Amino acid sequence: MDNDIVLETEALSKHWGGIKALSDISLQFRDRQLHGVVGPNGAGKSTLLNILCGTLKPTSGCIFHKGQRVDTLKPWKFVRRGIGRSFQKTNIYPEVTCIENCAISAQRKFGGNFNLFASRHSNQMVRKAAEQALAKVGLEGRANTIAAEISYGEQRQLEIAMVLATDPCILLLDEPMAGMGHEESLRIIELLKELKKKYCIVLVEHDMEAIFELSDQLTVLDNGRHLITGTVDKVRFDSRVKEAYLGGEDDDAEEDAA
Ligand SMILES: Nc1ncnc2c1ncn2[C@@H]1O[C@H](COP(=O)(O)OP(=O)(O)OP(=O)(O)O)[C@@H](O)[C@H]1O
Repeated sequence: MDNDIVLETEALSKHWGGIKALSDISLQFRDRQLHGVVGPNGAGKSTLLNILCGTLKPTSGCIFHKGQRVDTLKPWKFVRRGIGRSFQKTNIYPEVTCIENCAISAQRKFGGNFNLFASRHSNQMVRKAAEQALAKVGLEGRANTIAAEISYGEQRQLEIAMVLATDPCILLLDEPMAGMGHEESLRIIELLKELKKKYCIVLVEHDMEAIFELSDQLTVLDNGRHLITGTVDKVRFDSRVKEAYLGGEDDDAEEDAA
């Protein structure tokens, strides 16, 4: 077995009635690699992430984490196994501080009683994980700032910190650069370059410049189907990929120009 493979899907499908959000998707995600997932709107990218983190059950097919089948497990067991996920829309708790946001996340991994705020400061593990997560994304200076008061870009960084606070080995990131300005995107790109040295990252992102720069492997989905997986150079010049994105417009334009 290839020991670098930490997460694997086998013939994964998700159907809602007649809608085939995913059909027969078999992918392998490797440790310390960033695996980009792209595709036109409705291609099935978010559905894939939702299944990989256990919040959505596949209609058929399997997921293996480090060789063990996990798709039948409850979502919280995915978190316990180190499979962490961020969301397309900012998912922070705006009314509490940044460190408290991370502590709430860490609690999901390290457990504890349900009286979260009373137990927070006495829970060394949670506190340490929260501090370390904030430091990893460069927000340690914002620990005691209310989350609603930091910039939008910082809120997206905080969201990544909240995933890191669960002590993951796999990061599933859904459009972490959505809605960001150029400078803010660059900050996230640099952050992800650092993080991929330590984690397996599955990144869904519409910012193609970012995805090309970051991806070790790149998968293109189209209409729920797997189109291609390979290096950025292999994928970006593939004619099927151009077709999926441009629907043949490129060829027409070339013909018009001729
Ligand atoms: N809960 C649901 N019930 C029914 N259909 C759904 C549901 N969630 C997603 N779909 C459909 O499944 C397909 C894939 O959706 P998904 O959100 O995974 O695509 P996506 O690639 O993430 O799109 P986008 O880039 O626009 O976010 C779409 O046709 C969508 O309408």
